[in-house]
Amino acid sequence: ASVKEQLLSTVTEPQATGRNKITVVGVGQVGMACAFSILTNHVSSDVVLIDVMAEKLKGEMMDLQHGSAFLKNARINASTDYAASANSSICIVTAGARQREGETRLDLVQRNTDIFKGIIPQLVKYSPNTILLIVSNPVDILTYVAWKLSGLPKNRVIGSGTNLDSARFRFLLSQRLNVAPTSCHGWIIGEHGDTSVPVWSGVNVAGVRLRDVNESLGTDEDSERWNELHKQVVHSAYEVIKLKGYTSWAIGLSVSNLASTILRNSNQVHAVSTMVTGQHGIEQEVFLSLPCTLGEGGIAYIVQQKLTQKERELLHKSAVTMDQVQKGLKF
Ligand SMILES: NC(=O)c1ccc[n+]([C@@H]2O[C@H](COP(=O)([O-])OP(=O)(O)OC[C@H]3O[C@@H](n4cnc5c(N)ncnc54)[C@H](O)[C@@H]3O)[C@@H](O)[C@H]2O)c1
Ligand SMILES: O=C1N[C@](c2ccsc2)(c2cccc(Nc3ccc(F)cc3)n2)CC(O)=C1Sc1ccccc1Cl
Repeated sequence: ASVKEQLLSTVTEPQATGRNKITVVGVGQVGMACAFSILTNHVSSDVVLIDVMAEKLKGEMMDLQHGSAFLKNARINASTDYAASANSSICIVTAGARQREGETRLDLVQRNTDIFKGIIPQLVKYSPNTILLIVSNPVDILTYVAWKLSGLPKNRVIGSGTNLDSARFRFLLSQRLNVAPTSCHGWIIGEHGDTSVPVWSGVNVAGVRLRDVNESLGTDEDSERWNELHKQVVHSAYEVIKLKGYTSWAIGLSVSNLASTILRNSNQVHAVSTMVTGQHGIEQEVFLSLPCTLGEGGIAYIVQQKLTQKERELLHKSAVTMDQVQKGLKF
């Protein structure tokens, strides 16, 4: 008998896959920040990395494995073969091409759509019950592309959307008020990035709405220029790119937080990109961020915020633009 057979009396063979397995596709700056945050926050004990760059993939896997003893014995694996992602509860997609000099957004979207054609069907083939969490940009359009390519129900295809935008907004608010970011509440919705929509009526600390304190808050008439906070959310994204060339830690932490809510089935509310057809009078088949409850079935509820006419108009403007881009895509 082998040493193992002499050492271990089998009651039942260990399960091949736990219930908290997460696959991360794309081991670039964002993908590795997601994986590292998930592991160090003990969100999952079973992480699989997938990429097309075989050597980088193996290097990142080995480097994380060497830390396993400090990661509550999490299992870390990697492969260019999607079979390794089988039975993942969540598949996080950060794969994508970077915008080339002078490339239009539509060119980039088509290139990333073509990349998704090789990723999404494979993920669903091996994990038909998975929840897709899309991070690649332009994230709202690529979440739509993932939904179309996957054939999954809309509750199981989620975009990180304005989750990072809202996190940056709450940080900036906390800096201005000298109150902890977890106690500064504010929701940025709509299209991720330059054209996101801050819902000023909801910005509050302990339920005290800043707009009740200063009714011009967020408008151009506001002498304290609180609307600068949202402009700074956009500006800081460009500033980080200028300073370090990419973003990673905040997006990694925010994605890890989303994964934790899903796996714990806690129904916490997060601003994430979801199918918004029918919400706030939107008719197009587009994905935009709204406050959603998340659990192990993905998105359960969408919080029905009271929006101003201006806020609705901004959402509708994004819906029209995205719908036009989506109509120009070749699937
Ligand atoms: N949603 C957000 O808030 C947010 C924030 C930051 C970055 N992003 C986006 O995340 C994406 C990744 O950013 P990054 O800085 O990590 O880029 P990166 O170039 O460092 O990494 C991209 C990775 O994708 C891999 N890849 C390319 N084609 C692939 C394929 N067919 N299959 C598997 N893997 C493939 C590449 O090999 C590379 O490792 C970008 O689209 C970026 O815009 C989104
Ligand atoms: O923090 C970022 N960094 C990125 C980035 C990361 C690596 S290279 C660029 C960024 C920063 C600035 C602009 C920008 N624009 C963009 C638009 C469409 C695309 F398909 C890809 C990128 N993207 C990617 C991205 O989405 C973010 S969040 C972000 C961006 C713009 C405005 C507000 C926010 Cl909260």
